[in-house]
Amino acid sequence: MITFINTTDINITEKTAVVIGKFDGEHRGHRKLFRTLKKEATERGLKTVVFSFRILPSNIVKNKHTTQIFTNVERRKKLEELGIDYYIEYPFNMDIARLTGEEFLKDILIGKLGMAEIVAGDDAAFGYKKSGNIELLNRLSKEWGFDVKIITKEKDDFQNDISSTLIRSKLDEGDMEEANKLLGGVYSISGVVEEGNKLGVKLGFPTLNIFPSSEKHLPKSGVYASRVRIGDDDTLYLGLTNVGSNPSIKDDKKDHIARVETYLYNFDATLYGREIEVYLYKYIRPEIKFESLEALKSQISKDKVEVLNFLNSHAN
Ligand SMILES: Cc1cc2nc3c(=O)[nH]c(=O)nc-3n(C[C@H](O)[C@H](O)[C@H](O)COP(=O)(O)O)c2cc1C
Ligand SMILES: Nc1ncnc2c1ncn2[C@@H]1O[C@H](COP(=O)(O)OP(=O)(O)OP(=O)(O)O)[C@@H](O)[C@H]1O
Repeated sequence: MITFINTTDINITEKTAVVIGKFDGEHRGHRKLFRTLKKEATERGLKTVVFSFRILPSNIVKNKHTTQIFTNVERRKKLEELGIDYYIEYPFNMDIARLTGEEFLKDILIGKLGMAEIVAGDDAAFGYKKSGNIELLNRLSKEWGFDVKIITKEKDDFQNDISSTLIRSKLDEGDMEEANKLLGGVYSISGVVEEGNKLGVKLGFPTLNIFPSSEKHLPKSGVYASRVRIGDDDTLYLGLTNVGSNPSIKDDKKDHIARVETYLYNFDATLYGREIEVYLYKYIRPEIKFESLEALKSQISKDKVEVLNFLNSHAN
């Protein structure tokens, strides 16, 4: 996969089939779109392009602070596995936001990406104030000579369109089963293992701490059944994960910073500096401010049994 990250300096000379969007979460709907993209490209001898933005456009246009289900780094890794030819993470600012749908098509998609076909969901909207839509695509396709392929959107069991927004709301509720169902995969958080307060060992529950970047959309704080990948290894270790800020412990250095810490069953090794990926399967309970370390320890012992039972009865 050839990538263009945060640059407008792009000149693809081959003819391409293109999809555009933020593709946050790479959910089942996005993957339906990618399958169509690859099929169309193969049939017509085109290269595939996923055109995305560096940040969520609505954060600039609507001044929002929406965080991402998967960070850009996490998303790139997932796209690598799908066999896309070109991946673009275009910069986004008000100048780009002001391009009309027509300008965006002409200057960027056709001008820079060599677009011969666009594949989109049936609600396609792009350019200033969503001036680009299916009607415009159909009109200009005849004039400018590109093809348009529109697909119906993938729905959930209640006939709602699957969307990044819907999945974020499931994460906020701690509904991992539904979030994972909509994703068509398991939500995960990756990061490098860092030192904590070293209190975990004293408690009898040594943990792997990661401190996700502020762009990451974390689920509801609390305790989760998890599995953990270490580096690129295929093995998944069983885990008990707390997402939150450890309100029972006073930590002057990293107070109030969201952290993800995981106790691994049957694993004993120091992993500081190693990259891990923590997959979350089920929310067990909220994070609690305990009055004593003994009370915290006793609760984690109960969590340990409950989570192990769950993991043993639920496959990956
Ligand atoms: C399964 C699990 C559940 C936890 N639940 C809570 C909790 O409810 N409230 C809390 O303040 N801390 C909770 N913690 C965080 C502990 O306070 C933390 O593991 C301990 O302070 C060790 O931190 P350290 O790795 O920085 O040494 C939990 C940790 C784990 C592994
Ligand atoms: N459920 C879906 N089924 C098929 N295609 C989809 C689905 N959701 C989005 N798409 C398509 O994927 C492309 C990128 O969509 P984008 O990531 O911007 O939307 P989204 O997942 O609906 O996110 P948001 O909740 O932010 O609107 C668009 O062409 C869109 O039509």
